[in-house]
Amino acid sequence: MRLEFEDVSIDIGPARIVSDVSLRIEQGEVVGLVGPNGSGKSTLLRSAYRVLRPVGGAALIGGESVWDMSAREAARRRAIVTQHTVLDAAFSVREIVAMGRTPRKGAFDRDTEHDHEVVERALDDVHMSWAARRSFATLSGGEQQRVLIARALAQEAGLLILDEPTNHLDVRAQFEILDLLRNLRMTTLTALHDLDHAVSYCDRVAIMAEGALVAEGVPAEVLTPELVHDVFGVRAVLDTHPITGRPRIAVASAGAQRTDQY
Ligand SMILES: Nc1ncnc2c1ncn2[C@@H]1O[C@H](COP(=O)(O)OP(=O)(O)OP(=O)(O)O)[C@@H](O)[C@H]1O
Repeated sequence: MRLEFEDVSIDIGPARIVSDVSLRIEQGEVVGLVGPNGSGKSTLLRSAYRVLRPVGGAALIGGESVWDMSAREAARRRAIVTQHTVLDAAFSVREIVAMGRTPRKGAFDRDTEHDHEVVERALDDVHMSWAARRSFATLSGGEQQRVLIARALAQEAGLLILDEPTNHLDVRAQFEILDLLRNLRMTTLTALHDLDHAVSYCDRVAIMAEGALVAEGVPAEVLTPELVHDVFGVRAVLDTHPITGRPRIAVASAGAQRTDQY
């Protein structure tokens, strides 16, 4: 399921928060959305969630504007994992994942065998089957994040949109989430703060600054030291990761120099 932002502009109150952003995420691509705090990443994503209506342009999923389809149809086409998901602590992990089936069912439909299969498969995909009966509230932050991704997978939507999925996770949990996202091979747009995650896990990266898209392309080609300095105000060096052999980016403060003393 393809996602396109066509000349999207978004105002909040009197302020223009996103200006004329055009970006296309092709079927099966994993695209990272990066940019400094307040650059408009979440706001742009909200236009694809069908939460914020652009004042200009449109977010299209499968070639159709999300505002020209029902909320239910939008939920069939794209699944969302946001930063601040508030869930009733009383629900079990399996119940939370089963909520992902809602857009596919009528109000009074009972769960089918297929629903059960999809939920179990989603739990298995994120390696959380062992916790199916646990209360969601008792899980660690990383485990909760995996369950929220499982809920998104249970929607069987063709497109996954995530806002900072590695936030608050320890280093191992971060890699588990990123490996999972890569291995799903779904059309994926994810806001990321860690430039190294964008470089090593994304097919393409889109860089926002002050509400505008300033660059997009293959991460190791686009995230040049000059661009990273201009957009983020830090020094950057791209090289090869000594363990994975993939590109990596090392960053330091703008004034940083090599020194043997600290
Ligand atoms: N409801 C709102 N009312 C007023 N201003 C808002 C609102 N939502 C967002 N903004 C402003 O819009 C700008 C962009 O915010 P947004 O959350 O999209 O940035 P971001 O790139 O996702 O930032 P971060 O990396 O900090 O999550 C910020 O200056 C923010 O203060």
